[in-house]
Amino acid sequence: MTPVFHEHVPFKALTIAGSDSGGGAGIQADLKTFTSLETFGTSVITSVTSQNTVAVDGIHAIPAAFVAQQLEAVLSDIGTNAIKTGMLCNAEIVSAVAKTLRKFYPDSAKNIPNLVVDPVMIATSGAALLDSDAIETLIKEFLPLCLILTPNVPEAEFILANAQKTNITPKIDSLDQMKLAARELACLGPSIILLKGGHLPLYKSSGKAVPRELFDSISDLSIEMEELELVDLIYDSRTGVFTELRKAFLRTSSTHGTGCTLSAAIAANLSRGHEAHEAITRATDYIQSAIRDGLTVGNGKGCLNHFHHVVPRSIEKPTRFNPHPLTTHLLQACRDDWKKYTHHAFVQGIADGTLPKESFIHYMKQDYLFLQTYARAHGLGAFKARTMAESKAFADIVVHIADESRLHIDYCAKWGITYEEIVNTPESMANVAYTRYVLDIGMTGDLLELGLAIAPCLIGYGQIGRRLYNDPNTLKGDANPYWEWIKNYEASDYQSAVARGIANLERQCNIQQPSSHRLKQLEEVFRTATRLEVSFWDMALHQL
Ligand SMILES: Cc1ncc(COP(=O)(O)O)c(N)n1
Repeated sequence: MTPVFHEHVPFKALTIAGSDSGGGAGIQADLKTFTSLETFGTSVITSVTSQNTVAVDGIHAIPAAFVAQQLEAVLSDIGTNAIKTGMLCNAEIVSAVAKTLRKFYPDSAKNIPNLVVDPVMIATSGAALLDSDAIETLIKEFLPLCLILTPNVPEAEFILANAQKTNITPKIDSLDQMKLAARELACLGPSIILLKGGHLPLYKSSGKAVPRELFDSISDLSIEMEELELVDLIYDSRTGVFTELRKAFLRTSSTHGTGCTLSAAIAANLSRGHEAHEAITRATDYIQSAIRDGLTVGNGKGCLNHFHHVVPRSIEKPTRFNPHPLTTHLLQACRDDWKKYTHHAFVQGIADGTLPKESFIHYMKQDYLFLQTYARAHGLGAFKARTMAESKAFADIVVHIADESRLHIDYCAKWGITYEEIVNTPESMANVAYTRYVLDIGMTGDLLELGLAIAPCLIGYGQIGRRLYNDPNTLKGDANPYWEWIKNYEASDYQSAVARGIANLERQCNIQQPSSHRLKQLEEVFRTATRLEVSFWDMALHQL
């Protein structure tokens, strides 16, 4: 479509919402979204909040009559192609907006065309944005008008609890319950329900929800990136059809303003002429990128990057929710190659004990040779370090690798491989490629690049060890000839080496604050080393 600003009559979208002085949510997020999606935005302000990324510390409601006056002013002159509502603040405002909308759309027997309602109730930071006695008015007077209702899981639970006039909150803890809830919500009037799944991350393998008490540990890298997803559920009551929009669950704290932005994006897409499903699908894609490229602007929750296609992303500072922003970013950016590496057929053969013994022996010999260069790469790190403490940390790892390689020899002996046999084994080409790549990056790059060339090996083995150790499908104990190998990488000394390695990368990144261009280069190093891990498994499996 032609961008709006080149046309005489632009696509128009109206937001009826509260002002967020912090700029991340409310009217401010809506207008950024409208502009970003090439729509001319108008606004009716229901309330002014004093707010930043940490908290809402004051709410000043606009008199309902003046809210209605703003709405009259916009609709009587400019008009609009779509409307979204956000924070409606209190029952009087809800009624006044409903009444005024009805006046301008007298013919709409049911839904007002292209009206998207985000039932804003509680800010992420915890403040109530809708008076408790307003929910009834919202349900009775407002929901019947709306084309698309966009609650998140807690909002859906709250609306249903109030609609049923019971004090028992129906808990939505699974995709099936989301479907039931969406159907019940549609009975309150909206034609389409978009029930957002951001509060209900699901394990990809089983489809089960992550228990709420585990939410705080979601940023643990041992819960792999690919394992969690969220489902935004569309229920269209006109056809009775459910549509599941699946997305990777992003571990980030940059979620302030997500609901506002999503409903604004849907309205913008509707105003541009997209039908409802297309408008929603495009909006969820837009949100995913805006969250992924989120911005740290204050000390609380990060904000979305509404202009992610214009303003490039930067790596966030570590937060409690995401202590490893660089590592998280890399695993996400390289997720396809990462999966090929950590879920390789060789790894599967280790897990169920079916890996041919010859493949394992070939691997063990090559891995010993690999460790020699791995130690040298850390020696190079000691050389490149700028402080004594850092040099020592690298040198300590060299000693650790040397000790580990002795264990390697003992372990090989159990498989009938002698030391002479190991050191006389020619390096496979996959091994040469991998180790020389690491050394080349180490020689030409800085400490962060060297760290990233080393990282896939360190982090990947840690993830594989933990996953196989805990997976009920892994063949465990004496029944599995490779059980000792699994235990070795699950053991606390290896896992704490992984944690130290990650902390080191994050520290370097925090010092450097890479630009987006530099970040792309760093990603490439991590991705290449990950791909070289894949060829290492290929080499081992097929004894190349
Ligand atoms: C004016 C206004 N409207 C909506 C929200 C909800 O956004 P969030 O849940 O991200 O805090 C907010 N905080 N402020």
